[in-house]
This record gives sequence, C-alpha cells and structure tokens, in this order.
Amino acid sequence: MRQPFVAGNWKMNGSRESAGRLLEDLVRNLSPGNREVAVCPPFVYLADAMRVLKGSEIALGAQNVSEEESGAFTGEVSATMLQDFDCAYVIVGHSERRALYGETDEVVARKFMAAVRTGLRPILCVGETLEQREEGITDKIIGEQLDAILGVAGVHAFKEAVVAYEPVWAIGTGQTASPDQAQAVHAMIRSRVAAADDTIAAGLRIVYGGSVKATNASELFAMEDIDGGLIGGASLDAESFLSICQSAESAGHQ
Ligand SMILES: O=C(CO)COP(=O)(O)O
Repeated sequence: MRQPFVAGNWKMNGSRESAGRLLEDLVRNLSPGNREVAVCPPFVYLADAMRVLKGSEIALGAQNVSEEESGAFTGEVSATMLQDFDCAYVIVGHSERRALYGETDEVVARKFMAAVRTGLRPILCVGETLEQREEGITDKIIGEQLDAILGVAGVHAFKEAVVAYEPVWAIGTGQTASPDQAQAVHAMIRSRVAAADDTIAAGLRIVYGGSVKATNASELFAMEDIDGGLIGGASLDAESFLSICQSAESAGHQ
C-alpha cells in the first residue's frame, strides 16, 4: 500500500508574517491520518518553518536545490544546506524552472542526484505543454523527462523519490486534468519505471499537480495510480490545503 502524499508548493508567495501564520494554522489543525503532508516554502522562510514544524506531522521541503555541493556558485543553495534546516524533500524540475530558468532534463537529473546523494527525497516534476498534448506527444515528452533521470540516477534512486505529474496547461490556470486524463499519464509513468524495476514502480508515489482544489481533490485521488497531490495556489490557504490533505486519506492504492 502506497502512503498518500500531499505537498504544498508555495512558490514565491507570502511574507514572513503570512508564512508563519499559515504554518501555525496547519500545525494546529491538521488531524492525524494515514497520509504524509509536506510544505515547500521559499528558502528564506525555511528557518522559521523548521521551528514551527518541529515535532509536528508536517515535513519540510524546498522548491529548488543546486546541483553542486559547495563553492563559488553565487545565489545557489546546496542539498546539505537544506538538510541543515530539516528539509526532507526538495522539488526538482518544476515546469516553471524548466521554462523560465532554462533547466534542461540534464540539469534536472543533476539536481535529482544532488538531492539523493545527500539523503533528501526529490519530488521530480514532469509534464507536457498544451501544444505537446495537442500534438499527441505527451507520452513521448514525459518518457524523455523520466529517461533522463533514470539514465543518470538509475532506477534505485526512485525508491526515495516522489514523481509529480504536472501538465503545464493545468498549472495556475484553473483548468485541471480530468481524473481519466491524469490517470492515463500516471499509469504510463508507473509502467515506464516498472520496465526498469517492478517493485520500485509498485511502491513509487506518483502525485498530480495542476489546479488541485478542495473541490476536485477527492475525484483525482480516487484514481488507481494517483497517490496524492502537489498543490500550488490552494496550498496558500490553510482551510483549502487541510481539506485536500483530508481527501488524500482515501488515496492509499496498492
Ligand atoms: O505548480 C503547481 C504545484 O507545483 C500547481 O500549481 P497550482 O495548484 O496553482 O495550479
């Protein structure tokens, strides 16, 4: 049974004050349950988050990591530094990083490796653009994104990873993939990993991201290969995020 996973990607939002309030609300109101919950605030709020989340059920993650271990890399943050702040997870390959900051599959693979080497669990984002979906090359694009990581890191590195399917056309647009559309891609991802290792694929958590809200989370999470969500906008509102976490309770799939 895969334990459902819900993570909030706060992106570049909020202030120190609003971040603190949100964290406290989450810690106070998250009821115990069979799902894992994580939040990924901006780097500069990780220290505050570490203090508020200490002893709670909520894990901490970051939104990005350097592929390098240390040195003259101005503006970068290493995986070891993230561990210093109790980060358990780190998002790699988010489509915003790929599209706006030129992160190629190769760069994403190196970031994935930097995380795994250090014992951080990568949340690897994959997904197609609207043009690619309309061209009918969704499976090809996502296959290439996965192969780039599998080729460099090897399938064993996926034991510790979470994969997030985030169709680019569904991110921040209010347009969610239908449960059937998402399920089809999740099943494809799992079978791609299964071609390298059946057992690792069966245990791999594949979560969906892209306009997940309190109102559509349950139907998405009910699908066989959807093991939770990576939540953007709705993770900035405690009530919505807590409700999505609650919906994930029933998402434990074999
Ligand atoms: O990009 C996302 C999470 O990483 C999804 O963002 P939204 O939930 O705001 O569409």
